This record gives sequence, structure tokens and C-alpha cells, in this order.
Amino acid sequence: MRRDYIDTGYSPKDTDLTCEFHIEPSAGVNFEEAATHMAGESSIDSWTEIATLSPELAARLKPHVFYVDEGSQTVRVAYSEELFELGSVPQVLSAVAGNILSMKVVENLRLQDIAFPKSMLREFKGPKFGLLGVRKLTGVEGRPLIGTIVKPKVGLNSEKHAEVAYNSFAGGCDLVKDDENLTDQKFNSFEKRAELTLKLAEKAEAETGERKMYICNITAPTCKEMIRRMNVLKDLGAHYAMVDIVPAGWTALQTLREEVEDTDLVLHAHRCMHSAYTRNPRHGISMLVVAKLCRLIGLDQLHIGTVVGKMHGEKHEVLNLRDECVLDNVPADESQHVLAQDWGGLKPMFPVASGGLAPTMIPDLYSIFGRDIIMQFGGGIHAHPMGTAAGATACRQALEATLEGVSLQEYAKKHKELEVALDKWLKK
Ligand SMILES: O=C(COP(=O)(O)O)[C@H](O)[C@H](O)COP(=O)(O)O
Ligand SMILES: [Mg+2]
Repeated sequence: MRRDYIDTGYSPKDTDLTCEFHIEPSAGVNFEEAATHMAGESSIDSWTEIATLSPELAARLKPHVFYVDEGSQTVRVAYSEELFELGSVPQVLSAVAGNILSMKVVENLRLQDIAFPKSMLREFKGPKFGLLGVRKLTGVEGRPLIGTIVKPKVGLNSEKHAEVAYNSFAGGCDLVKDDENLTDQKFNSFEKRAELTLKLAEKAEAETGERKMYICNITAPTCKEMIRRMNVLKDLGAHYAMVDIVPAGWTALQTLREEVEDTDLVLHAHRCMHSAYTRNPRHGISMLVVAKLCRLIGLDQLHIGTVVGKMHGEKHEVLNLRDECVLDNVPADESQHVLAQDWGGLKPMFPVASGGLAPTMIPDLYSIFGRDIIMQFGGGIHAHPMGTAAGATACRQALEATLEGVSLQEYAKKHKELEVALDKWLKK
């Protein structure tokens, strides 16, 4: 094992790719020894001194562990950009989140953040529409967008699915999307669902005078099917496509982003399965890294959590994700394990709060996220006692009340749908 990777005097170069790791060495292993093994395995080295690694090559390509804090179990490593295929997310992950997660010398190891050098940003397009593009497309300015997921997740036939979507639009939703496990099943084929639901979105637009966007899930094996589905949506005049980012995989997302360039489709990223590697705070890859890869590749909107809903995610973590989605320049925050990132002009993504939300939570969501958030309700709309359309209306009423600075209880005195929602969901 080489010993000269620990180099706390090193200042990372602008061209380096920098990572922050949480490291817990295994019993009997010293912290710096674990960091050295990790840095070597993620770049040029093996478990033993290798004769084929000349001193010259090692000097040129060796990783620099420039920050070591055993107390907080944190190290930062600067890697030469030469080590990477800069346009390939899988290659970068195979290095900095690959074998190292399996090594016996560490009890736990987590990739907390990656700061991409400009040379890597240049290899990617980033979002085509992003936050501002979605605002322009939907015509919704100055307020959060209201969306829903057709429920039940799976089981409705295409006609019923389109009807539930229509009721959601008619009641006030801006966006209606498929659930993550609905793709092309016997009871609800992709083609038929897309056609019928888009038709009813158009009808709702004509009736309400508002833009109505249907987000159809195209997740499937990439070349044979997912890209075909993307083209079906394009031909049907859709404005959106949705993809389950983790099950589909990074190469699928890179391919999709290339293929979507010549369409006018906004990409909605559902993050289901991310917790397989993001949830354990001591091991794996952080959701922050997932969000950054999505912005780099060019998804337009991404689920980031809700703080107040049903899914795991502390407020500070969710707000870090929000910042990484929307800011042009993310400042470093050591206490939060966030590295500085200048996005080099790549557009911001629209963050989505979704999972266990009810209209009664809109004041809290607004105070947490502000205007630039898509608030998405599944059960919180379709379980409304007066039905789906009333559930969507209750959300719009709760949002109006919040924007006007009026309490939901006060607003509910003159708004029946909200009154019923408060009866059902407000904790007494
Ligand atoms: O269908 C839902 C929410 O439905 P409901 O509103 O009925 O709970 C989504 O899959 C979750 O948002 C996933 O979580 P996250 O967005 O955090 O990834
Ligand atoms: Mg879902």
C-alpha cells in the first residue's frame, strides 16, 4: 500500500474532481490507513505495492487526500481530471462510488458530495427547460405549482386513469403524473393511457383557460422501448415525460437526455429506489450526489422530499437538495457536508415535494420551500371525501389562502372543499 496519498498541504486545482467521504475504519484499522486504501482503490492503486505503477505515473495520477478529520470521520479527496471519462456518469461512479464501498478495511463509507470541475460540466447539457422553462411552459408565475399522482398507483384501466386525471385538472391541478410503478401493464397500456389522458388534458385546458400538463411514465429498457415511448409522447403532442431515475440507471438517463434534445419534452425525475443507497447516513451515496448527477445530465424536475410528509428526509437535507437544484453557485457548507459547486450556467431544476402530503400542509410547505416548488399530492387529493376534483380545488384554495396570508380555517369559512379537507386532515 502506498503511503503518500494523505496530503493535507495540497490545494485542489480548478481542474480536479473533488469528493467528500464519511469513513468508519474497521476494527484495528487506523483512520488514515483506511483513507489511503479508499483513495488508492478509487483511482490508481491495488491492495499491495504494484510494480506496474511507476513512480512517474503515480506522481501524475495519485489522489490527494487534502482534508482529514478523524473526529467527524470526514475526508476530502482531490482527483486529477485525467482519471476520468468526463462525459460518463457510470465511469465516474465506478471510481468514486465503486469498489471502495465494499472494502473490508472500512466498516462504513459514504460518498457525501462530488464537486464537478468545469471540464466535466462542459461534457453535459444540463436541463433543457429547467425551472424557468417549466414556468414559461405552464404559464404559472409567482406561485408553487400544484400536481397530483393518479391513484391507485396501478390497477385503473386507461379510461378510468384519464378520467381521474381530468377530474384533477378540472379541480385545479397544473400537473398530473403517473405513479412510479405504472408503465405498460395489461390493464393500462402505455399508448392508450397516453392518448386518452392527453386528450382530456386538452379538454380541461379549454374549459379552465389554464395550461394542463400530463406527465406520462416512459420508464422501460432504454433503447428498445423507453426512447420509443418518448417518441410516442412527442408525436401525441405531449409536453412532458417521466422517468424513474434509479431503476432506469445512469446510462439510460444520459441516453434519454441526448434523445430528448430534439423534442419539446420536459423530463420529470422520480427518485424511487434512491434509498437503497442514500438512506443509511453512514454508508452508500448521498441523495445530494443523486440530485447533482440529475442536474448535470439534464433532468428538468426532481423529487427532493417534503420534510412534513411520509418520506424520510430531515429539513436541512431537503433544503440542501433544493439549493443544489436551484442555485447557480452553491456555497460550501462544511457542517452539512456540502462542497462548493459553480454550475457553470447549467440551468436550475424545478424541485418537487411529494409523498404523504395533504392540502392542510400547504402553509408549512410554503414556509419551508417558498414559491419555487412543485407541491404534489396523491392521497391528499384522491382521498378527499367529495372526490378528486374537490381534492384538487381544496389544494388551490389552501394555496390561495397561504399566498394571501389568511389562515386555512378563516379561508375555509367561504370555501367548502377546503373546509371538508380541514375536517379530514387537520390534526385536532
Ligand atoms: O406517489 C407518491 C406520493 O403519493 P402520496 O401523495 O399518496 O403519498 C410518490 O411516489 C412519492 O412522492 C415518492 O416519494 P419522494 O417524492 O420523496 O421520492
Ligand atoms: Mg408514487
